[in-house]
Amino acid sequence: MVEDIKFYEPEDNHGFLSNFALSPITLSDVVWPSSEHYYQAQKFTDLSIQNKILNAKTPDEAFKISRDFAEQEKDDWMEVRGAVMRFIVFEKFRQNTYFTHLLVSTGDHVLKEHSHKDDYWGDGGDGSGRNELGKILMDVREYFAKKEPFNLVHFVDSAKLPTQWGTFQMYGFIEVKTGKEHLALVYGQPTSGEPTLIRLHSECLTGDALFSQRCDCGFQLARAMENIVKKGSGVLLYLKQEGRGIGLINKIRAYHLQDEGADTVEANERLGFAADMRDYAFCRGMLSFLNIESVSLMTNNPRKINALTDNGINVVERVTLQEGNNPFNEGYLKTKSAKLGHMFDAEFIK
Ligand SMILES: Nc1nc(O)c(N)c(N[C@@H]2O[C@H](COP(=O)(O)O)[C@@H](O)[C@H]2O)n1
Ligand SMILES: [Zn+2]
Repeated sequence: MVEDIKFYEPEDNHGFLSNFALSPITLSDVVWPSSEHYYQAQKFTDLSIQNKILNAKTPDEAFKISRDFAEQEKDDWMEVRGAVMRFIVFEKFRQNTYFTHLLVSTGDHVLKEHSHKDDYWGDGGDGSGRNELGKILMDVREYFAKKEPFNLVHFVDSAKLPTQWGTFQMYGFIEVKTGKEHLALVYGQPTSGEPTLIRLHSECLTGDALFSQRCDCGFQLARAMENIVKKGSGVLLYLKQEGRGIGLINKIRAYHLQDEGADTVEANERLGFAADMRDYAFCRGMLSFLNIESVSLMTNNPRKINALTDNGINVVERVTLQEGNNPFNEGYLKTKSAKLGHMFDAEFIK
């Protein structure tokens, strides 16, 4: 059974659902600090009261000022309050996309404002209330859940990841289309407005975890994480697309064919796959969650640059990542250059 999500205080779990959560909303050049500020102000036609509420330091204060002037409430307030609430809650999420990602990630859980003080907007504390705010939130969620980038991945949870280079914050996502689990490792605080140093790293169990020298993946992963820490901030997306998207077992089959003389592209094709089956469209959802719009991309792979650009991410710069060439991956790197277009210096693959 899917459990209800109950929210109330903005600082608690799922507190972003509360109207008391700070979430600036701009309407006709006026910035309302929270949906609560806007909602309370709409009770009055008197502009001086509206302004007092607009300038209240906190949503609690906005609420209190509105109570102080209760006698001057508009006559038709009870008839229009539903529409006012629906409008401002929609705007809150339209304008604060991090919150929209969180809202959509609540999936199909019932959302309940768990308030013992309110049995109209909330559930009355004992579940007998109408939960009108919860209903509006679920309608807004349904609307955004169908829209890009919110329909690409769902954020699940986040935790610290201490590594030999530094402590990253690890975010877990589920790709909506495939159900695959992807990670974002964030180091430091990427500065908004500046390109973020990023790497899209496709899973390679053999290279990343088992020290294989058949490829360059593990070496690139280590260097990318080191580069991010040295720079002070950046993001590594760890993508569950083992074997260029054919999976681990098929990659072993491809390696077997390579042991018998095929190159990496021929091996994939003999197994009935395209040379590269990866799709990066969902990365836009992860980057949008992290509020990243422009990037310095660590890669040698032109497909990754094109994939991000095609999905609306501004690739300001490519940072080469030529690592781990050795006698076991010489042929593999040459084929990546000749057949997959990887951009290597001649020196690196000679
Ligand atoms: N299908 C397949 N055949 C090989 O011979 C391989 N070495 C791999 N490795 C996979 O390639 C991805 C990394 O490639 P990029 O450097 O990002 O272009 C990763 O998914 C490896 O598992 N796959
Ligand atoms: Zn690899």
